[in-house]
Amino acid sequence: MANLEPTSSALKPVVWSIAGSDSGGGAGIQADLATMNDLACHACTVITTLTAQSSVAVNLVEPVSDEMLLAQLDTLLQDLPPKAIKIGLLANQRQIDLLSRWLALDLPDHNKRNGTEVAVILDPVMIASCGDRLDGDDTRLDFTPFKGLLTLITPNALELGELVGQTLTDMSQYHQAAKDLSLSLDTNVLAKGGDKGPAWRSDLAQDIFVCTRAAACSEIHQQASFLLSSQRIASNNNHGTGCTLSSAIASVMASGFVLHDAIVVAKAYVSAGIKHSYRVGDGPGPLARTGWPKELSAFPKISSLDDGPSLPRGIKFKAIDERLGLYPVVSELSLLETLLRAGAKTIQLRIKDENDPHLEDKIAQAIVLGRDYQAKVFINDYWELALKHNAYGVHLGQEDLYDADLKRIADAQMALGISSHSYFELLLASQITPSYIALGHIFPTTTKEMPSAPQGLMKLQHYVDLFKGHYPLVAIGGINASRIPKVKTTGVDDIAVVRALSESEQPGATYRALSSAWEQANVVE
Ligand SMILES: Cc1ncc(COP(=O)(O)OP(=O)(O)O)c(N)n1
Ligand SMILES: Cc1ncsc1CCOP(=O)(O)O
Ligand SMILES: [Mg+2]
Repeated sequence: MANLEPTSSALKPVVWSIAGSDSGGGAGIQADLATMNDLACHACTVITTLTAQSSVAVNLVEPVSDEMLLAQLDTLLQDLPPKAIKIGLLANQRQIDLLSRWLALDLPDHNKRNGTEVAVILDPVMIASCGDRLDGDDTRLDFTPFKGLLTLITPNALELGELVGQTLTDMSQYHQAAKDLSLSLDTNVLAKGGDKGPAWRSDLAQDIFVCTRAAACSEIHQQASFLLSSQRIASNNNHGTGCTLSSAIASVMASGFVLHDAIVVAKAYVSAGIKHSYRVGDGPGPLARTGWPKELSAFPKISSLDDGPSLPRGIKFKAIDERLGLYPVVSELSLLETLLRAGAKTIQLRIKDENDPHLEDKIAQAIVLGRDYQAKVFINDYWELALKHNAYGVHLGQEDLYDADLKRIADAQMALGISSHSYFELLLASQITPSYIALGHIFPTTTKEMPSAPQGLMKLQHYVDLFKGHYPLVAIGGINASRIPKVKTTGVDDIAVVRALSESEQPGATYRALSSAWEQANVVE
């Protein structure tokens, strides 16, 4: 065989759709292929079932043979192993048993040999949008063989009711059922509310996300339930909505994003798809394919469904009316003063030793120095001391937000910067309307142990595309002189650095050099 050079398309993440064919082209395998390709993945298909289907009826459902199902799985695994798998229609119990056994034995064996991990998203399809059943009429399918094998299951209200054997009439029952399902299948659950129509909220399409465990994600956003609310779009064109959502989640995870991000991006993708949907037959039409979502208004609002403190909305923090510039984050007062003397106009005091006997003194002095040099001094973590000494601003991490009195900070006219490590955290941060949002860590760092993986420039670019102009955006983590040009091309407003200055023998001179490199680098390379 010819030794082919890799092409750029060879770098596309491979995503599989294990699902049924919809001859009408709006749902199933056809919707999945369109979605995965639209989201810059390479789609492979494992067809479980043929359906003779249009936008108004399902006239015949014919499962493929066991041999054909397994042959497709094994053939693909040899040459086109997946980064993520979406599972849709399984026509009978036999298919569930075969596939779950394959997921339990063959896939892990492959993953172990190749050092890979595969996200598996199950959309438990039971009924087509025209109302006809797809999974056989007699006995209900038992999905328990998938216990422990899934990353996420995405039932709609009707499917969730069937899976837990209850009729679900209100949100609290719905949440409880999602938690029960999560426990019984040992997986994360996205319980979709769109098919409830306006019964719950006429203006919103609301889903419940029960997270039990997610890789590379901060602890506070695990073992938690969230309500994800999007504007309900008045349209009957909902054919293939669930297929599109689950295949979008698989595609976004295959592209390296954490589960929480895949869910919010996929939800925005579906909203845009419904907004631009079209009609072809007499029944509900299919969704449009509108590419990677870049409109902030398409993304859901996130709120917590757990007891305990929640994040306030609608308070406004001081708006920063000029660029932050190169933003040093320092732990020593002497370095802070050196950098102010070198011209830093924004700087942060970040002392991680809370038992430092001179903590309050240092904070007070940093704030006075800021005033002397007419610079914006942010205090990391210690919001009460920052308030007491009237600092320009406070920087808080996502977990810090729940302990801080954000209203007092806003009332004191102080600026607030918030850390973020994902789309999900960016959305949470933006709901608080802070003065700036930090995006990190972009490159590997030794300054701090991080639960998340380095974001890299591709993700930074996506975040900037979505949030630029809404908030000042600051990239942080592993940024040094050699990385400045690439970071600048993303269009991020400014950068924050720790070691690039703290490890320099001449931090004042290094500050000036880095600052002018940042100002002079081109946004477009
Ligand atoms: C500008 C900037 N970005 C991010 C951080 C990190 O803040 P946080 O997540 O609270 O972590 P700690 O710094 O407290 O360890 C920051 N300090 N500054
Ligand atoms: C505090 C913090 N938050 C995200 S990355 C980071 C440390 C960045 O340090 P460095 O610039 O030395 O990589
Ligand atoms: Mg902090």
